[in-house]
Amino acid sequence: MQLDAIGKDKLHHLLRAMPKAELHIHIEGSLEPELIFALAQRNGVSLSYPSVEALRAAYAFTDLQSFLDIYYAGASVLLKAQDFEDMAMAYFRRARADNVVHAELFFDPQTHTARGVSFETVITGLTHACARAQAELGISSSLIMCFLRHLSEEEAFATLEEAMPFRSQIVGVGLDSSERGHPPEKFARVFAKCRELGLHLVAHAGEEGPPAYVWSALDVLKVERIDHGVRSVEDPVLMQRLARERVPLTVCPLSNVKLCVFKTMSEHNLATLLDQGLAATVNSDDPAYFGGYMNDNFVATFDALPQLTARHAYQLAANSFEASFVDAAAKSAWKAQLDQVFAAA
Ligand code: HPA
Ligand SMILES: [Zn+2]
Repeated sequence: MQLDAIGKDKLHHLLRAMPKAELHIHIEGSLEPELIFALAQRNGVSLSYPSVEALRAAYAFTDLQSFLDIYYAGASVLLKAQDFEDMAMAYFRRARADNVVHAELFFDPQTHTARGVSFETVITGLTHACARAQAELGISSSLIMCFLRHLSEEEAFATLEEAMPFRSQIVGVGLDSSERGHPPEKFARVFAKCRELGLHLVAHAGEEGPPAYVWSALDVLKVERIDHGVRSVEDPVLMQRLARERVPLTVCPLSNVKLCVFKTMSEHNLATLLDQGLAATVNSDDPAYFGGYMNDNFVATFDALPQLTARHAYQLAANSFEASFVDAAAKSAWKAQLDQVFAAA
């Protein structure tokens, strides 16, 4: 099959229909304004926005921090296990519609424990949703606990301690929140401890922060995947290493444009990353805030970057399975499904 010659309509069909894994989704970032208002009412939480429309109108971000301020405020309506379950089920239904067959969900326990919501409440709700996603929607999933990098390493250690009774419910740990001024090496010891515990390791790096943060995420934290990593293109030696070692990058195109990492989608470097041999994937990051779920990200990126063809679409889906934290049998089953969809095109 000549994948580079496939026309636009068929390409759109393939982008939507192909099975894919989502590896970079903050579950708190899937909280749609309508659900924020419904949960606020259910829980008697008062919001500083008068309506769904007013809240949505505030989603005009200038950088990562301007987004995080609103994102943490939105999460304040989550109080009970049922709230976390409802939030995650709403995400899984959207993911199913986009032919996501596997999702690895980030969650931010410190955003909730700081408000007096217990770790157990958070993990109970999310774990229930993951079980229901498999039973009701056929989506497999796992949970990655993120440490907030604007807080101290000591606080990260305390969070890890709280997580220990639920170790079996967590596949790995990540690092998110305000990147600039909070380099990966700030968390060297807590990541070393997580590594000893057999947890998978990932970290946000090179979203707003410099390539040096990608180097230290790899060499100091010893992460297996880089979340975002788009600023790696500024460092050719780093690019060679990422390509040689096939380090997965979980790229989030709509997020990058909304947070002004790129001025427009046509300036996005996804095609460069792929063409230089990096194991890039496409993900939604915080879909309720950035204007779209998985397929919206794929379609917006391919529409803006004409050099991306069906060959890249196939590569992105294959990369998402290869980069996931599942066993080889699951990876090859999804890869076979992917091959089927492309063979039928
Ligand atoms: O894109 C992000 N970057 C850093 N922290 C985050 N927390 C939610 N989304 C993000
Ligand atoms: Zn993110």
